[in-house]
Amino acid sequence: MQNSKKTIYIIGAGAIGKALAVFLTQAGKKVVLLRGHVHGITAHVEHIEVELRDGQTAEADIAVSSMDHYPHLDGILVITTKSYGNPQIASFLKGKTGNSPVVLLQNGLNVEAAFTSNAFPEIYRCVLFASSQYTAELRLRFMPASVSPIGVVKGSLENLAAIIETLDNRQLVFKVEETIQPIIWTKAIINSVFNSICPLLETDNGIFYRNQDAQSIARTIIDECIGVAANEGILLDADQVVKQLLLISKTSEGQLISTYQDLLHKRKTEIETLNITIAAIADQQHKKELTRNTLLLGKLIQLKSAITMPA
Ligand SMILES: NC(=O)C1=CN([C@@H]2O[C@H](COP(=O)(O)OP(=O)(O)OC[C@H]3O[C@@H](n4cnc5c(N)ncnc54)[C@H](OP(=O)(O)O)[C@@H]3O)[C@@H](O)[C@H]2O)C=CC1
Ligand SMILES: CC(C)(CO)C(=O)C(=O)O
Repeated sequence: MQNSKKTIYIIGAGAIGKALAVFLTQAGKKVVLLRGHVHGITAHVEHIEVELRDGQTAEADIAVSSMDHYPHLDGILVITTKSYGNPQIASFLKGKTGNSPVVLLQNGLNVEAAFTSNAFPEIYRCVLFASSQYTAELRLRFMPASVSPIGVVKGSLENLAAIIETLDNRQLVFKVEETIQPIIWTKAIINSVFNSICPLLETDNGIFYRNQDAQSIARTIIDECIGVAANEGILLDADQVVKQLLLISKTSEGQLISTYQDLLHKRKTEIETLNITIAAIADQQHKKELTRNTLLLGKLIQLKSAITMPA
């Protein structure tokens, strides 16, 4: 089947999954939105609206269902769930997806592990440079910062180019990235800053762009984390990482980082794949002292989460 005719199964009906479903439907693609952690729902249509930066609204009717309705999924699988759901999703989908490629649109380090260890034939990793937030149950506000690169975890650049053509839309723009690991690390470091500091200060993403003191704490975390990345053979420039952080801060001013949204809604956060994982990697490198502040911020988020979550 030609890639452009393939069904795109978006798994995870959250802020990113719903916005992408609208953009792809508007671009004329065949889209099914599948719930990430809910099974047995009645297939139905939802009218979803997305507020865009220019004051326009993108909207579409989206077919919503759950994975258990599909004994076989043949198409492109785009995973937009929270990454801690990956082990359950990978084991549920194992053996049901044939040669369908899996594209992960998630934050964090090593989030693809559940799919690689379950031998999915093609796995691609997207680093999202966009922000999406609910403003009502079926309404979102979407703000792109820049193009979102996708790289190969397992597969080929040729197949990736065809996948990106299928995912082509005007709002959430993707590009092929030959060397994705430095970008995955850069974004994980940026998220380790945003996803800890913003919820602790109970403020929006614009804080680093607005406030010099917040920016200087961000720099401390970035310096720590790029030391860990360097020990893994990933060489990053701290000034460049700060520049990207400030661009995201400016372009998503007013938006709340996903971890802050999770805490407000008493949901589990993804901090384990950010500060906590980077600190664990430093520990494996016998360089625990490198991530003292990064780990402390991660632990404060874990504590805030434990205090706010219902027992
Ligand atoms: N929102 C944003 O601005 C950005 C988000 N990201 C990343 O994109 C990914 C999706 O984020 P976002 O859409 O904001 O998240 P949301 O919390 O809005 O939605 C995530 C979806 O994950 C699913 N989910 C939650 N818990 C589990 C679980 N235990 N098992 C399986 N699935 C689960 C749910 O799917 P369902 O309801 O269908 O069951 C939920 O709707 C995350 O990795 C996030 O870090 C990256 C950049 C920006
Ligand atoms: C930093 C940001 C806004 C960039 O996409 C993000 O990753 C998030 O909201 O989770």
